[in-house]
Amino acid sequence: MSTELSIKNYYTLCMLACGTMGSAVLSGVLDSLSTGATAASGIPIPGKFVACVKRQESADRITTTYAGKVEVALHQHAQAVASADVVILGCKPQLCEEILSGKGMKEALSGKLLISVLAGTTIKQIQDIVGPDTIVVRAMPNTPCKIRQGMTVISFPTPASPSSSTVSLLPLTPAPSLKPTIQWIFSQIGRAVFLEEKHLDACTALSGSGPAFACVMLEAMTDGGVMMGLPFAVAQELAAQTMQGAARMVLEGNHPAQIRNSVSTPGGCTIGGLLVMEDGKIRSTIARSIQEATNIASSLGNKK
Ligand SMILES: NC(=O)C1=CN([C@@H]2O[C@H](COP(=O)(O)OP(=O)(O)OC[C@H]3O[C@@H](n4cnc5c(N)ncnc54)[C@H](OP(=O)(O)O)[C@@H]3O)[C@@H](O)[C@H]2O)C=CC1
Ligand SMILES: O=C(O)[C@@H]1CCC=N1
Repeated sequence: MSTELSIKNYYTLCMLACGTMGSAVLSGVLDSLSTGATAASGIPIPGKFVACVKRQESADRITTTYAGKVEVALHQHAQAVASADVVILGCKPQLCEEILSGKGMKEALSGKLLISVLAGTTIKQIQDIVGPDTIVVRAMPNTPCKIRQGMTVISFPTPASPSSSTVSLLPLTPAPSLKPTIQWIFSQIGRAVFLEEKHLDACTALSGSGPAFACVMLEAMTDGGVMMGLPFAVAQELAAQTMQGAARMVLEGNHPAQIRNSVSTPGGCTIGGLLVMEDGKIRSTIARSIQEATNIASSLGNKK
């Protein structure tokens, strides 16, 4: 087997388990293609899509949602994987082993690129199931990928140092040319960064779970507005747009402390509200939530 895996243009992308996260990635990529996204300087892009699910109702949902642009496989998932060039694994971590060791799956995955979005499941755990002939990469996207406002962190396997006795068992190492191919997928649906795998549990908590944490803050701000007499829909719009605006200012290079200061008039209402937040230990509560979620994420790959 060559150590260079080359992906052809208009390749087939298979979503092996296509639930919330798989559909978010699929929707974002399809939307980007329908709005004219093309490959830059020879980076291959997907041209055909297959989605594997378990239940008929999920198959029907995918057929209806994507209006025939996605082929659905309810059974014979190995066959669907065999027809693909790149596979995104999107099942719950506890189903990983069952799905990847299904009949014919190892052979179907041989010589393919497998991108796992599973929380807490290491490249090594997956590589041990699929064997050395599959290139395994991890990605941690989040649900805003669905509207192409996602955040994805991608980790490549660390190259193993070959020793003469084990060289034939070493997994395929991703060729540098695969990076742009993977980056293309996730940068179509938001921001994408590469980080070492040791950081992925923290990223799972911060950006993977993050939309849930952000929505608690958003709901709480909305509640406050409603309490003070604003109609719910108005309060929610104000909260969401304000969070988006502040976040965009940070992404454009402003420091959050500077934004906070510039809003806080001496003796004004903002500093009054901020002190109540500090009394409620909001910072340590949120930071500790990320800590707890990271710890839980790190154990998800070991659950059966
Ligand atoms: N949800 C999120 O925000 C994020 C999730 N993740 C990770 O993504 C992964 C999936 O999570 P999520 O999308 O929320 O989960 P879902 O439950 O929404 O999706 C799981 C999918 O797996 C399918 N499935 C179940 N059994 C099989 C099988 N035997 N063969 C093929 N497909 C099967 C289900 O099919 P069916 O629909 O027919 O039941 C379903 O479509 C998890 O590992 C999670 O850690 C990562 C980042 C964020
Ligand atoms: O809660 C979970 O386990 C998954 C991983 C990141 C977001 N949702």
